[in-house]
Amino acid sequence: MLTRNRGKAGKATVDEAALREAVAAVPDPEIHRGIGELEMLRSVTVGRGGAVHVEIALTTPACPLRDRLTADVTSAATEVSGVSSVQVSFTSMTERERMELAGRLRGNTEGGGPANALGSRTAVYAVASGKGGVGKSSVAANLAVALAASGKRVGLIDADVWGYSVPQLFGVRRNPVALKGLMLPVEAHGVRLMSVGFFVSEEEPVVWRGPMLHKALEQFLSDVHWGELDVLLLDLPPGTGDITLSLLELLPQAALLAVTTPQPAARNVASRVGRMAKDMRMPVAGVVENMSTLHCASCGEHTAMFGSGGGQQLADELGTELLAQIPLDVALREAGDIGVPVVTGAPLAQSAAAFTELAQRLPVVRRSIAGLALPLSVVN
Ligand SMILES: Nc1ncnc2c1ncn2[C@@H]1O[C@H](COP(=O)(O)OP(=O)(O)OP(=O)(O)O)[C@@H](O)[C@H]1O
Repeated sequence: MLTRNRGKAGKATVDEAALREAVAAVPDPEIHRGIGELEMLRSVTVGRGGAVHVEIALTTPACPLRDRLTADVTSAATEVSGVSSVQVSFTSMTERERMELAGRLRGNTEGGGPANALGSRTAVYAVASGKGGVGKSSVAANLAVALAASGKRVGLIDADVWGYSVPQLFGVRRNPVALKGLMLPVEAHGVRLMSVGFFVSEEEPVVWRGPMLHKALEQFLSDVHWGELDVLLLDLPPGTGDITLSLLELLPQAALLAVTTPQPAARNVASRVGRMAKDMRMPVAGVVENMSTLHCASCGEHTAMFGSGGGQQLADELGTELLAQIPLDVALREAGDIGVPVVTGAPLAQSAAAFTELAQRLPVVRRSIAGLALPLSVVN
C-alpha cells in the first residue's frame, strides 16, 4: 500500500531528489546498470497531485524492452512517497550519445580483451559432446536457466555454429541491440544470450568458413557487453573440430562439462572430447548423462532406452564426477519445441528437477591462467 506525504495544505508532496534517485537506479534490462548512470534518464517531473512523468532515451528506437523498462520505472517511482501516478515516455539517444555510451561500456571491461572482459571471478564451462543429438544444447540451456534461477548472473554463448539452437530453445526471435559495434546480449529467462542464429535467417544455411567463424566467436567475447557474470556457459559444436579448439584457446579458463547418453557408443565418442581436454590441459568439471531412463508415470517403471552406465564410465575415465543423470522426458522435448526451457516452463517435470540439482552440484573448477599467453589483441 502506498503511504503519502501530506503538506500543510493537505496535498501530497513528493521528495523530488529521492524520486530521481529511485528512478535513476532502475537498471537497463540489457546493460544491467542504472539508467541514470547510463545517461538514459532525460527528465523526471512531478505535476499536480503527485503525477509523475519520466522521459527515457533508449539506446535504439526499436528497443524491444520498452515494456519491461516501463514496468520497472513505474514500480520504482510508485514506491516514493506522494507519487500518485507514473507516465513513462521514450525518446532515442543521438548518434553521439550512442557512441559515447559504447565507449564508456568498453572502457569498463578491464583491458578490453575478450578473456579479460569476463573478469577473473567468472566461472567458464564448455559444454561438449562427442557427437550430435545427445542433448548438449538442451543441457546447456537448462543448466543456464537453473543457475540464473539460483541467483547467479549467467551468460550463454551458442558456439554450435552450424547447429545453433539457442534462439529456438529460449524462444528468442530478435536481433541483439548493437551500439556502435558493441552488441548487447539478448536476455531471456534470466540468461544473457549470444548466438550465430541471431544473425542469420532460419532458412539460410550457415556457409561461413573457419576463419570467419573464429572471428565471429572472438567477437562474441570481445564485442559483446556481457557485464559482470558469475558463470559463462559455452554450447560447443559436437566433436573436437577446429572451431572447438580455437574457441577453447580464446577461453583458457574454461572447464569441460561433458555430455553423453548412457549408450556405450556415445561414451566412446565422448571420451575423445576428454582426450582433447587433456591435450589442452583443460580442467574437467564433470559429466552429465542425458536421456538416462524413461519413467512411466502410470506404472512407475524406469526403462533404460539407451542402455546404462555410459555416464559413470566416462566420468571414471576422465577422473571426474558424474554430476547428473537427466531422464528422457517428454516435457523437456516439448519445452524445447515451444521455446520455454523446461526449468521455467515445467519446473515440476523430472528433467527440470535434475537440472536444478545439477546447478547446485556444479563445481567451480579453476585453472590458473597466470603465465598463459592470451592470443587476443586489445579492441579499440
Ligand atoms: N532428456 C531428454 N528427454 C527428451 N528429449 C530430449 C532430451 N534431451 C534432448 N532431447 C531432445 O533431443 C533433441 C536433440 O537435443 P539437442 O538439440 O539438445 O542435442 P544436441 O546434442 O545439442 O544436438 P546438436 O549437437 O546436433 O545440436 C531435441 O529435440 C531435444 O528436445
